[in-house]
Amino acid sequence: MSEPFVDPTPASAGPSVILPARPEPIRLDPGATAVIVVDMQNAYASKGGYVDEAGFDVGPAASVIGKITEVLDTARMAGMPVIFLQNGWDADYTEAGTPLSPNWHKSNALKTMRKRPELAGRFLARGGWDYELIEALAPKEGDLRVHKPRYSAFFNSQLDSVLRARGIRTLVFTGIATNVCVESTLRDGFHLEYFGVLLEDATHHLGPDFIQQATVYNVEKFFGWVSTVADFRTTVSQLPPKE
Ligand SMILES: NC(=O)N/C=C\C(=O)O
Repeated sequence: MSEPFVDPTPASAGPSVILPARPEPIRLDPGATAVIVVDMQNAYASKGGYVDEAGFDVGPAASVIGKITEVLDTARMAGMPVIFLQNGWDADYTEAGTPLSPNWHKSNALKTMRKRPELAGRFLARGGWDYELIEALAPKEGDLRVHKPRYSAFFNSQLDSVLRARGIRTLVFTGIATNVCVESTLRDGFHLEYFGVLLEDATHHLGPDFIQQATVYNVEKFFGWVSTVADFRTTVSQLPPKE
């Protein structure tokens, strides 16, 4: 028999809501839930950024910007922390690794810059335009930013400490790319005992459309819960606004 809903924080007595989700609803406690915005940087969502220059279609990324804005406005009203992840490396690319790192070989940003030396130093370097969050999703007061040098935000970053220091148990995922940094972080969160919720229409993939469906399937079946922006907004806006 399936549970009526999953409860990540059974001991908490404060106001909470039950988010409709697949494979079952999940209780969201605003004090123990954070919204994670994955890599909404010029690199991944703007023309002339890394993904565009590397030959991926960046156009559809725009479709999730408005959806993410809705999620963030709703979360902030309810007092849920918003955490922006930013992918990249230092300006000298020391953090990107060496030929002894798989990242050096697999990163399409590094590969594109090696292939086209006129682009050297342009992609995902802290301090540069490509690394910056897109203007439409500029962080607001109280939001947090976490730098990450690999696809999973749980490696070589402050994310786990930032979450544990705030008692966060549930992570609501938005951003790009569903099948790379979103899925990597949600999976590693699962192994660290975080409850991951994917808002399927607030994430966008890199690659053919079936890959979005593959991640949604993986999350629903194995790693977490899948919900939508409309369900998040309708449910979370029932919480009392934060003073
Ligand atoms: N943010 C991401 O999912 N990034 C995917 C690929 C890359 O950073 O090269």
